[in-house]
Formats: sequence, structure tokens, C-alpha cells
Amino acid sequence: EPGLPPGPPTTPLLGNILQFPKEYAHLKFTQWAKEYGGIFSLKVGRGTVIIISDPRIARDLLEHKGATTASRPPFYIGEVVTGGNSLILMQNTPTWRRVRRLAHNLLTKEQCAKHKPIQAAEATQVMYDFLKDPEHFSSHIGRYTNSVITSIMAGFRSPRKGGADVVDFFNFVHRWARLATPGAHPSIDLFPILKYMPERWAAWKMEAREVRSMQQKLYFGTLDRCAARIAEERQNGSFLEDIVKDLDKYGLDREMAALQRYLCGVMLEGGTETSSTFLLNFILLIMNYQEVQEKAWEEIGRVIGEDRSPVLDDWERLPYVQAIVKEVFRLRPPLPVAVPHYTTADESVESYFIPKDSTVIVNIWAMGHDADAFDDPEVFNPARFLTSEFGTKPGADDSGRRHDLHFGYGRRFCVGLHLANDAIRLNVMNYLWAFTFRRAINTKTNTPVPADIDNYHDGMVLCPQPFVCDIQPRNVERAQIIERDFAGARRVFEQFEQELGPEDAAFVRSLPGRF
Ligand code: HEM
Repeated sequence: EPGLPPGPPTTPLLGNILQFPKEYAHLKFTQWAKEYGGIFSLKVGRGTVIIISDPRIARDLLEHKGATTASRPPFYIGEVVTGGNSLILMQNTPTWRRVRRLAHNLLTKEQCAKHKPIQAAEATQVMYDFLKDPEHFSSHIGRYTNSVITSIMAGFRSPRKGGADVVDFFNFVHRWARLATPGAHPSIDLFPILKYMPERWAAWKMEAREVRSMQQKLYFGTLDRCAARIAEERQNGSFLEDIVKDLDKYGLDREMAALQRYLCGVMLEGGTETSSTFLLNFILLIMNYQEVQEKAWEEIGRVIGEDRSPVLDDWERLPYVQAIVKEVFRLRPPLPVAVPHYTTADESVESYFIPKDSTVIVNIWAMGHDADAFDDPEVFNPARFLTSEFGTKPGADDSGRRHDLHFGYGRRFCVGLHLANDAIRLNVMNYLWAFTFRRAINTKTNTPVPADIDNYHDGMVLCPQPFVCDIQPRNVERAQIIERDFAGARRVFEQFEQELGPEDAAFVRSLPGRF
């Protein structure tokens, strides 16, 4: 089409469909960007896909022209699974705007501040779990990111890593992610006629129905638990309780009722794997860069000392630890190609024509790995953020950069930013204060077990493949503080443990601090 951004050559009818990457899309997109520039286009069937890797162009199109670039591409299987009730997938409709406003108001900085006690108590449990069972660090992090969100949103927590709520959630998410992976099934969005294919030839239909019923079973239960708590007057201040109580305030109708039943689930889907992936990448990187750990210990020792564990208010006084978090985001953005946007009118940017109904993908990965902007972009070097605001080299054009561009753009910007930041900051400070992260030693060969920083699962979320790490408390005094804090946290936990199943309840009874 005339005026479209340049792009790789197309085949008649199919466009670039045969070249479209099925896995690790961010890498192929980054390679194409080197050839075609910070904005390029692909044709997929009759559809147009615009890929942006220049922060300034992304800002101009998705922020400055946000009114017409804030939709999502049609996604038929997603519709079947969620019944159109997922905030993340909804197109730019009045319903999306309503539920988005609601979700946004729930998770403001001020609202998140109210939940500091449970956020801190859950983070303390992660330290306790690392102390008692360091081998399963990855499962402890998964439990934590799930439990923080269910506690804050719906008022119930998961006290142990094998608990039913956590296991069911991860089983569901993994099946859902497999079903949603491009290429896992014939593209109904490109060839709508496939919708009518009989089920015996279309395994995805049955799978979509099963995933839908798993999702409903998981999510509908959350609101029901809140309703029961209110009926029995044992509220604990979670977000969904307010919704149940204030039905009138939100102008509840049948549509809104359905959306709210999904709200806690949508937050879990948006917030669990993204946050846990960040923390796993953090551990993997600092394990491979011991000198970074040592510098952080020095700063934390100076600011926090031996007598207490970190609190969120310490964050502002830890510039090197802040730089570490920025560097982990740069090198390993949890969502390397974010979530696609979709245009609802003809637009233009950089004198290119962007037709209505284009899919717009932001390549966050490329923005952090651009050799024109960063010295040695593949090296984990937090100190780069101490010499320049965005870690870029002298003379680089920073005009479109923001510290939080890993959380997306414009009207679709992540609603969980503050919750994610609190979780990440607290955990990163805690881990560095409490532990050493080293390569595990293979006892047979007596050599360190390598952990490759470039070995990733395929999928939307850039999660490292399982790796081993030797996690030890930095000294006996800090281990004792963790034990003491964990026993103290019981008081906070108890309000969120009103509906535990028998196994979780027995587990909780066996913990210290329960009198
Ligand atoms: C490190 C953690 C996180 C990262 C990197 C992250 C990143 C993102 C990104 C890139 C988007 C898409 C933005 C766009 O389309 O331009 C997004 C959307 C979203 N995120 Fe997050 N997120 C994180 C944590 C969370 C948490 C903790 C929650 C909830 C508690 C959450 C809830 C959501 C929701 C509901 C959306 C969809 C918004 C919409 O479509 O209108 N996220 N996130």
C-alpha cells in the first residue's frame, strides 16, 4: 500500500505470513528493524502489522494519538475462552473503558499503599521459604506473586507452594497460554470460515471450551468468597469486597457483574507471571555477575544495616539497587513485545500512513538492546544508569524514553504498575539484604553448574528455563531476623486465611508464630 512503512518483501495473498516468526518474535523483529528501521510493516494475509522499535515513534503514535491506537486486534479464541470479559483482550469499546477505569482506580499508588502490610508480610514469607527450602526458589516466587494478588484483590492467600489455588491457577495459565500461542491452531482471525469447522476436525474447539470452564471455576469462586465474607461480617478490606458492597456506586448491571467476576482473574493473568519472571531474571543475572551483588551488599549494608530487614521506604536511598532493577528491565523485559495494539482510524506517523485496523506491536526488547543507544547492550551493567538518566551513551536521542516503557503505552498502559513496583522493589531489597546467590556446585565434579542467561521459554512472557542456584543466608543474624519477622507476620496473614482448605490449614497450624 502506498505510504506504508517499509518492510520485508511479500508473497501474493499470503504477504509475510510464511516469514512471520512463530517463536522468539522479538529477536526476528529486532533483526528486521536493523534492515528496515525503527518502524516497519508486515502483511499478514490482508492485515497490516506495524512494528515499532524506536521509543520516539512509539510515543508519537501510541501516546499522542492514543484515542485511535488503543484497541486490541480481534482474537477469536480469546473471545471463546473469556466470553469477551477480559480487560486485557477487549477492543476499545465503552465496556473496556468502564472496566479499565474501575481497575485503574483499584490499583492507584494510594490504594496500593493501603495494602503495604500484606505486601510486606508476603515478601517476608519468600525470605523464610528461601531460608528453609532454597532449592525450590522458583516455586516460592510463583506462590508469592499469585498470593499477593489474591490477597489484595479478593482477600484470600495461599500459604504454601503446593496449595490448590496456586496449582490450579498455574495449570490453567499454562494451558491457556498454549492455546493462545500463534501457530498452535489454524488462524481463525485470518480465515474466519474456520469458525464453522466441525469439532471432530478442530481440536482447538474442545480445548477452548475446557480452558473456559477451568477459568470460570477459578475466577467465579473469588467473588463468591468475598460475598460470603461480607454476609458473615468477617471482611478484610480486599478490593472485591468493596465492589460487592458498592454495587450501586459502580452502576452495576448484568454486563458489569460478569466483568467483575473476571476482575481478580484478569489481574492474576496480567500480574503473576510478569512479576515472577522479573524476579527469576533478577536472580539469574546477579548470580552470573557476582561483582554487582557485592556492590549492592555494600550499599544495603550502609543504608539498612544488620538490625532489621528492608522496608519500602528504604528504596529512595538505594541508587545502586534502583539501577539494578532498571538494568534487569532493560536486558530482560518480562513482555518483550508487550501486548499488541490495534488502530480504529487511519493515522500517520513520521509521514508514513498507518491504515485503520492495523495491528501495532512495540518491540520493547529492541529498545533496550539498541547498540546505537547503549554501550555493550548485551552486558548486565547497572552502573550505566548512574552516569545517564536512561543508561544510554553520550549523544543518544533519549527524547521518547521513559523508565516504565516495559509496562506499555498510552491508554493500554499496565494498570498494575504500582503493585508490580512495590513487589519488585521489596523483593529485590530483601533478597540482596538477606542472601548470597551463587552458582550451585555439582557435587560429583566439584565444579559450578552453569546457568545460561540466554536460555528462555518461548511465549509472550520471557521466562528463563528452570535453573539451579545456591541461595544461602548472608549471616546468622539476618537469618534470625527473617525467622522473627515471619513469626510476626502471622498476625497479618490470619485475616487472609479465613477460608483455607484442610491441608493448608494444617500446614499453617504447624508454622512458628501461631499461638
Ligand atoms: C513486572 C510486572 C509487569 C509488567 C512488565 C507488565 C507489563 C504490561 C504490559 C507491557 C502491558 C500491555 C500494555 C500495552 O498494551 O501497551 C500490560 C497490561 C496490563 N497489565 Fe501489566 N505488567 C506487570 C504487572 C502487572 C500486575 C501486577 C497487574 C495486576 C495486578 C497487571 C495488570 C495488567 C492489566 C489488567 C493489563 C491490561 C490493560 C489493558 O489492556 O487495558 N500487570 N502490563
